[in-house]
Amino acid sequence: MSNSAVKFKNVEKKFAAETIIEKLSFEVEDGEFITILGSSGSGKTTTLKMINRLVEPDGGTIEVNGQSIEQIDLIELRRNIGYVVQQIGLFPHLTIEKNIATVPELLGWDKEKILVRVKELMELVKLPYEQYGKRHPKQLSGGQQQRVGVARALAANPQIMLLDEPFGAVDAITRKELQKQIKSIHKELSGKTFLFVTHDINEAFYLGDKVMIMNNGEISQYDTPKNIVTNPKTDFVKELLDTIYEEEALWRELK
Ligand SMILES: Nc1ncnc2c1ncn2[C@@H]1O[C@H](COP(=O)(O)OP(=O)(O)OP(=O)(O)O)[C@@H](O)[C@H]1O
Repeated sequence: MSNSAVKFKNVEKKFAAETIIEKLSFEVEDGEFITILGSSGSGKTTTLKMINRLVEPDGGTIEVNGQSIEQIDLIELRRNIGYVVQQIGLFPHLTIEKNIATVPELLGWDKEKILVRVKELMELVKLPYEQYGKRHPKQLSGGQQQRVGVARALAANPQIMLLDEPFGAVDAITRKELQKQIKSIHKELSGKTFLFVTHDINEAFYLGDKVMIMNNGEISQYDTPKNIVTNPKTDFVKELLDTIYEEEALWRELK
C-alpha cells in the first residue's frame, strides 16, 4: 500500500488557451508538512485547489491516500481535506463556537460531541472556549480570526490540511506567533498532512519538512530546507536564496 497522502502524476492545467501547469508530478508523504513557495502567478493556489477539486485538472492524475480523486465522492473528499485561506471567511453573524461547529453540525453529530470537539479545538489554537466561544468574529483580532479558521478546518478531523497563505494579512510579530502555533499544532496532531502555500521564504523554510519551490507552473526544486540551501538546483532557487542573503547582510550592517 502506498503511504503517500497526495500524489500528482503529469498534471496539467489550462485556463482558456493558456497552459498554467504542465506535467506537474510530486508526492507528499503521510504526516509531512510541505510548504509551497514561488513567485506570484506560478501556480501555487491552482495546485492546492486541484487537490480538493475546486479546480479540475485538464490532464494527468491526482491521488489522495492512494486513490484517484475522481473516484472519491466529492463530499467525502472535502470532508477529509481541511481548507484555510487568507480571507478566512468566518460567518460574521455566528459566534466563534458556531463557526467551528459548522461542519460537525452538517454531519449531524450530537450536541454533546460537538461541544467537546469545539472546546478541544479552541484549546488547541489557544483561544479558550470560556473566553472566546460566545464572541462574534468582529470581536477578535485578525490573527485570532485566522486561528478560528484553522480550528474550523480541523473540526471534522480531516487527514489533510490545505492552507493558502493563511497568515498573509497579519503583522510580522503575530505572523511569527501563528507560525509557531501551526508548527506545534501539526506536531500535536501527529500523522496529519499539511500543504501550506506562502510567498514568504522565511515562513516556507521555517515550517516545511520539505519546501516545494514553483516557478512558471513547474517545480524548480522540492526538497528539505537543508538540502535546498546546501545544494540549490536551479538559477531560480539561487536567486530566491540570494534575496535572503542580501537581507541578512543589510541587517548585519545596521546592527
Ligand atoms: N480562474 C482562473 N481563470 C483564468 N486564469 C486563472 C484562474 N485562476 C488562476 N489563473 C491564472 O493562473 C496562473 C496561476 O495562478 P495561481 O493563483 O495558481 O498562482 P499563485 O502562484 O498562487 O499566485 P499568487 O502567489 O499571486 O497567489 C496565473 O497566471 C493566474 O492569472
